[in-house]
This record gives sequence, C-alpha cells and structure tokens, in this order.
Amino acid sequence: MLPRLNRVTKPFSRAPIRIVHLGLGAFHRSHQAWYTQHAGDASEWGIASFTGRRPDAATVLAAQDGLFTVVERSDAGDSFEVIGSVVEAIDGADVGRFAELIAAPLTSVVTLTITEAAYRLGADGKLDANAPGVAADLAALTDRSRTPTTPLGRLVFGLASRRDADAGPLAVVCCDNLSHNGTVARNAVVGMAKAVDGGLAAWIDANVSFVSTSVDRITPRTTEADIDAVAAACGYRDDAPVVAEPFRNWVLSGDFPAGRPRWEDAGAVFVDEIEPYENRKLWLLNGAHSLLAYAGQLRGHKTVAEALADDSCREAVEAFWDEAAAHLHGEGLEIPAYRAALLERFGNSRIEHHLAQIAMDGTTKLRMRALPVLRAERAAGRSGEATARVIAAWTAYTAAGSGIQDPQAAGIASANLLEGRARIEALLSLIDADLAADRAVVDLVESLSITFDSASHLN
Ligand SMILES: NC(=O)c1ccc[n+]([C@@H]2O[C@H](COP(=O)([O-])OP(=O)(O)OC[C@H]3O[C@@H](n4cnc5c(N)ncnc54)[C@H](O)[C@@H]3O)[C@@H](O)[C@H]2O)c1
Ligand SMILES: O=P(O)(O)OC[C@@H](O)[C@@H](O)[C@H](O)[C@H](O)CO
Repeated sequence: MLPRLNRVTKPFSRAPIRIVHLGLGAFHRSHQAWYTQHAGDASEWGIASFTGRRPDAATVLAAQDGLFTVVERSDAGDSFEVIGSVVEAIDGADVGRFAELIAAPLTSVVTLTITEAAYRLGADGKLDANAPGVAADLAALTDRSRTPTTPLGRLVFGLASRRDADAGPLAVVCCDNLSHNGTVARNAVVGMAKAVDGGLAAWIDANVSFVSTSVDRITPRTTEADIDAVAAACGYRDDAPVVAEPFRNWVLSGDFPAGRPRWEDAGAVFVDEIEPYENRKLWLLNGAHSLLAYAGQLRGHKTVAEALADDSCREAVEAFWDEAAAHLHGEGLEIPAYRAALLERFGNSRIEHHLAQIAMDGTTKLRMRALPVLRAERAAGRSGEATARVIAAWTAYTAAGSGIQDPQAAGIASANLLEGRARIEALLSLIDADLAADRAVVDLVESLSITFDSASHLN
C-alpha cells in the first residue's frame, strides 16, 4: 500500500497563518496556493483555507496536513509538484474558527473563490436580498443567536470579530470571475453589514481594502483517474490533487494595508488600472468558454477541446472574439497573441474540461462575459450578432437540457413554459431587464437560437 501524502512523508514546514481563504476548491489550490508557495517570502505566509458548502475537501486535506499535488498537464505530458502553503484546511461551517482567524492580528489577507453565484447578485448587479440564505444571514447577524451560512454572511461575521478585537486593517482579495470583482465584493459585504450594523459597515469602509483581480488558470474538477495518475507517478496516495494547465496569470489592483506575500516573485502583476486585463480575460476566455459550453453541448460534445474542434463552434468563437476585440483597448493587451494562445489552451485535449461544469450559473456568467460586448456593439451602431449568438445558445441549452444549475433555475423553468419571443424575453429578463426590454435584441436572439439546434444530444 502506498504511503499517504502528508508532512511526514513530505517534510514541509508550516508557515504561520497570515492568509484566510474562503472556497477551498480546485482553483484555489492551483492558483493562490501555488502563487503563495512560489513567493520569495513563502515561509512567512501560511494559508488557512475554509470550504464553502460541504466539509469534504477540508476533511481530505486535513488528513494530508494540507498538502496536495498540482499536476501541470500539457500536450507534452504531466509534471507534479507538492504544495505546502495551505497549513490548515477547515470546514466552512466552523464559523468560530473562521472568525477567530479573521480577528487574529497576524492575519493580513482574506482571499475568496466562492463562485460568481455566491455573491448573490440580482439582475441589477446589486446584492439580492431575496437570494437563498441572505435574509436568514441578515437575521443571524442581527441577533447573533445563530451563525451565518452564506460565505458573505460569514465574512461579515468574521470582520465584526476583527473590529471587536481591534486587530487592524486587512485586504480582501476576490479571485472569482466577476467584472470589478473587488467592488462587487465590497458592495456585497458593506451592503450586508449596513443592513445589520451601521457602525460595522463604517469600520469595514475605513479598514478593509477590497482588491480587484483578474485570475487565470484553467483548472477542471479532479477525477479518480487524476488521483490514480498521481499515485502511479509519485509513489504516494494523494486524495486531493488538482490538475491545471501550464499557463497561469494573476493581475491585482488595490492596497494591502497589512502586507502581502511577494506574489510578484511568482509572476503576479500589480497594476493601477485593471479593467482592460479583466475584460480581455472575462470576454475572450470566459465568454468563449460559455459559448462552447452551450453550443458544444447542443452539438453533442463533452469537453472544451472537443467543442473547439467542431468548425461551427470554432467559427462562432472567432466571430464573438472579433466583436469583443473591437472594444478592448489598452497598452500591452496584445489581442492577436492572446487569441492565438487561447486556441492552443482550449485545444489542450489532455485537460478534460467538461462543458457541463462551465455551463452552470449561466445567468450570472453571461451578464459579465457577453452582455457588455453586446451593449458596446449596439452602442456602436452594429447588431452584435455574434455576441447575441452566445446568449441564444444559452437559451437553446436551457430548453434542451434537464437539471439546469443556476441561481435563477426556477425563473428559467417558468420562462421555458412560454413559447416564441415571449419565452426569449422572459429568459433575457433573468440576465438583464434592459436586454429583455429591447425588442430588436429579443428578435435577434430568437432568430439565432436555432443555430446549434441539436437537442437530442442533451439529457
Ligand atoms: N476552475 C477554474 O479554472 C477557475 C479559473 C479562474 C477563476 N475561477 C474562479 O474560482 C471559482 C471556483 O472555482 P473552482 O474550480 O475552485 O470550483 P470548486 O467547485 O472546486 O470550488 C468552489 C468552492 O466554492 C464553494 N461554493 C460554491 N458555490 C457556493 C455557494 N453558492 N455558496 C458558498 N460557497 C460556494 C464550494 O463549496 C467550494 O469550496 C469559480 O467560480 C471562478 O469564479 C476558477
Ligand atoms: O470557473 P467558472 O465557473 O467561473 O467558469 C468556468 C470557466 O470559464 C473558468 O473556470 C475558466 O476555466 C477559468 O476562468 C480560466 O482561468
């Protein structure tokens, strides 16, 4: 029997906890944990990482003393690296430990990868007070008789503890695929705090810096085959490896009032103006991912690489990129090279990135990945057809598949009981009210919604 990966089989020292992470999933491990291990001052920066919804990832990682393997997977083969920057892995339901660590004076940075849907944004882009868990968390934060269950509720709870402990300022670093993600996180956190304690909201405003980031490293969900591959290649049993592409990128903008690791040693870039980088990534990479997720599944494909190899999907991607690129300006963006690199990254067939995973939470994702391009195209006097096709593919996908996972799943199901343009209008209203109110857009999306029609492939 193989030995288990842990700090005895691989003697990594434990850095002191100075970073608290919320959302212990695959991406946190391949990205922020990797960058922290590769910072020049890594020995000073340990991460305590909390799960979001289930304890499973924390249970497995805790049994390995926080250690896991990053499998860097390219067409040329796999390389393996043990990461030791996560020094404590904890069930997110342990809000007591979370608050204790947020309140610790040594804690300087809180990072988040809790998915787009967890920010509970409504179609107006603001915190949706009717979203699951929000009202209950506001009540819990008010009377303190229960602990909050949403990630943002837990963060507000933790920040209240830090204020009470007078532990000083810190930085919250949002690493989710959202435009203006620092501002979104700030609005959601301060909005929630304001609803329960004006003094706390003012303290957060004065003491917490919300850093915006553009994060990039394709990291699919780990499979049993990945676990077996690590065992075969490394000679130890790791139940929490993570597979990622060789490419990685991290652009950050904002203040770190209590310090931060020297992530720049690992290639992170600190900028004053993040928007051009953010748009390039969210539109070209994530927008194309969403298009491939819907169009590709309609055409019977399972992975990004398979969908990209289908000419009709690839042409739709290129046309969408042409429209998006017209609105991407800024020094050093190098759009042609970025597009060429994306084709290569998407075509990495050894990374089995499942379209079904990318397809989740479409209403929230399309709002950031496609809608801004459509708006910009129409403002420029053009139809925005290629971008409308991205949204049209989603409308077709919602009708063809079952078990749609989306914060607006109930609204999607109701909309799909309608027919024709009424159905399209109802679906678009779940993404954006103005979009649904524009008759020309509704007609355009309706006319394009049969482009990838092949519903028999789904279910
Ligand atoms: N995987 C990638 O390639 C990648 C790349 C760039 C950015 N990201 C960002 O990171 C996020 C997480 O990706 P991942 O691959 O780690 O996913 P994952 O499913 O492996 O992990 C997500 C984590 O967030 C928690 N979570 C999910 N939904 C939640 C909810 N509604 N409320 C509370 N907690 C919730 C989960 O419990 C888990 O801890 C993405 O949504 C995206 O915003 C991912
Ligand atoms: O992780 P999500 O669900 O926000 O989006 C799915 C993919 O588009 C995304 O994970 C990309 O692979 C990633 O953003 C690449 O850096």
